[in-house]
Amino acid sequence: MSTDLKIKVRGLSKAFGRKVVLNNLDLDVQRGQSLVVIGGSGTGKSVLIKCILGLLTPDKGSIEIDGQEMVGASSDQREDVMRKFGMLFQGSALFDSLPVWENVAFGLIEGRGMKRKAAKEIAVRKLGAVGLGPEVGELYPAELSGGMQKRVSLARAIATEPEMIFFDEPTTGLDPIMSQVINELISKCVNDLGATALTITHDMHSLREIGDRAAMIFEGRIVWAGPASDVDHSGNGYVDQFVHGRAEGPIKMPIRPL
Ligand SMILES: Nc1ncnc2c1ncn2[C@@H]1O[C@H](COP(=O)(O)OP(=O)(O)OP(=O)(O)O)[C@@H](O)[C@H]1O
Repeated sequence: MSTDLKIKVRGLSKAFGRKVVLNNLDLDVQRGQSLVVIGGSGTGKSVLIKCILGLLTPDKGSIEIDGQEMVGASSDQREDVMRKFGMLFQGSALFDSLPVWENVAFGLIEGRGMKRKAAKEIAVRKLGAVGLGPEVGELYPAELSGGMQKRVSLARAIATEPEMIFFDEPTTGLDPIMSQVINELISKCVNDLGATALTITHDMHSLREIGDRAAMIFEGRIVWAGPASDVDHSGNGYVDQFVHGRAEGPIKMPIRPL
């Protein structure tokens, strides 16, 4: 039985034309844990998350969420599962035409059919939880800094109090202080909600701050998985090279001489 597993991925493969991105990938996400997936640019981290979210259809393999097979599931079954999810997209992905509070309340109004007034109250509370006052709720996304947009996106991700939250490069493009604010907020939100979290990042500091477990993806597979606290002494050549940012090692960059 896999009841302690929130997500169980087996033999997942995905290619675009002749380009193989995921190659027989296995991944476990334990219920209530925060798993951070690291890996170089273009190694398939976003494709993995998109397959789990059902935004991309894998060529092969199985994705179980709460023991339920998602590959080939009906759209009704999929929608039921999606309701359990919150998502912080890379680049925040806020709706420019909606004020901030409505961005945060979107899943409550559109997904849950909540009345606007009640949804706004929750949105303002969630904005408060990420350190933004009610006046920010009346602004439009274009009026916010990048760090504020990330916080709004985080408030939106937690607004429906999801069982599972996905974070796609939550600190990319932020200064070190704002990155730390976001990392702390992610840990707090995940802990307060008792949620399961799956984060993809290049940010080693973020990994150490928010991860219970870590997994490294390379050439379409998970090449190492273990406690996040082990990444600095994993004994794995790929992880070691990545963590220390070395140009030399088993990961070769396809760069030609000048
Ligand atoms: N819809 C698509 N059509 C064709 N190729 C795609 C598509 N989506 C992703 N790819 C390719 O799959 C590979 C993996 O992309 P992905 O976005 O998952 O990388 P990543 O690990 O998230 O990278 P980064 O850290 O740079 O965001 C890339 O080579 C990309 O060009």
